[in-house]
Amino acid sequence: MTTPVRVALLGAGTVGAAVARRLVERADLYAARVGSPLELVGVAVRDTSRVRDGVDPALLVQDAEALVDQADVVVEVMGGLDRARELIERGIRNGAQVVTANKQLLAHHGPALEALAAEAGVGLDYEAAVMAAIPVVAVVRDSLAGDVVTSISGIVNGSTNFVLDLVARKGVPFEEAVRLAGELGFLEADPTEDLEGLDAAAKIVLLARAAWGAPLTLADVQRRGITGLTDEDFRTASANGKVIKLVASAWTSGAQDAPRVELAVRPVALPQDDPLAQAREGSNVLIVEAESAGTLRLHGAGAGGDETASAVLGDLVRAARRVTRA
Ligand SMILES: NC(=O)C1=CN([C@@H]2O[C@H](COP(=O)(O)OP(=O)(O)OC[C@H]3O[C@@H](n4cnc5c(N)ncnc54)[C@H](OP(=O)(O)O)[C@@H]3O)[C@@H](O)[C@H]2O)C=CC1
Ligand SMILES: N[C@@H](CC=O)C(=O)O
Repeated sequence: MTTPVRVALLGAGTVGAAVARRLVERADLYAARVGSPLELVGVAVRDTSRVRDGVDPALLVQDAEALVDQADVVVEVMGGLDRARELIERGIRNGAQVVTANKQLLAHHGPALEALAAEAGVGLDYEAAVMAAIPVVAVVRDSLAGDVVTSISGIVNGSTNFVLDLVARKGVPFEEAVRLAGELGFLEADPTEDLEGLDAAAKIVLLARAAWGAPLTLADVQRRGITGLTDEDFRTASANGKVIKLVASAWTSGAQDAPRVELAVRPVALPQDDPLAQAREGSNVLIVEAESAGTLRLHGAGAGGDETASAVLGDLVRAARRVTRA
């Protein structure tokens, strides 16, 4: 076997702990797929004294800089903006490949980070940042690179879908449904990002950038979350045979050679048989319309530790292959 690929994991919460566990359980599988073993050299957290199920306590460190400096691949699943950005930039400047699930960081600083990565000749992969387990970034950016995407719409936030679904179908009180979404690891560290539509806004920005290459920011999104919904809204929707979903949309308008991209996140009352209304609990659905491909529909788990780890680990395997082939 060749030299191990050294992996630094930043974060051991819902997603990071799942990634760490799978790296142990599937060590042989990943070694075969990469052509070299993946060596988890450490896991940066804030509190090294806390036991994390399935994560070797000896790997937990607070000195994230020292950890990043040892890595061939940096996997950032800690969330937040400034600290995550510093550490990712450090990794890139060191020549490490970077994998991140951090959609807010990418929505705010993605173009600058991608430019830095391109300059350093390393990859910056982020499939897990948009719709967790569902491979949508690769589909929109790469698989459809020979087509013309005309619109994207979907349920792109798992926790709000879980809340809306439980309220509508099971009569669970709104606050109780939010609490349950937190217990399942669906909510962001700051749940208002989910409930006010900021998480969905970041995801639609990333998808629209991937589809149209346009310099879009969070400020371009017309955004409304679900906290303003009332019992009356749910009763009216139900009486009319509808279901309320938080829908994220991106579409083009204006001249074909210089299209303007419009972005929105808002609660919409959909007919029960609408494809977006089919998303249950923490699942997500994305509908992509493209000139030649027609209508594509992607459906699956939009949040959760193991589900998100699936996408992170896919990016990690790809990043590690780049290391071994360099
Ligand atoms: N949960 C999900 O379903 C999904 C999450 N994501 C994204 O993945 C990322 C992680 O999410 P999730 O696992 O849910 O978050 P958690 O809050 O569960 O975990 C965050 C982890 O990062 C560590 N951490 C946070 N800040 C620092 C810091 N300044 N220095 C060192 N360690 C730090 C925490 O340490 P400690 O444990 O000691 O507090 C914790 O281990 C976020 O960007 C999120 O948006 C993406 C898709 C789905
Ligand atoms: N908080 C997010 C987690 C996955 O991205 C969500 O609810 O979708």
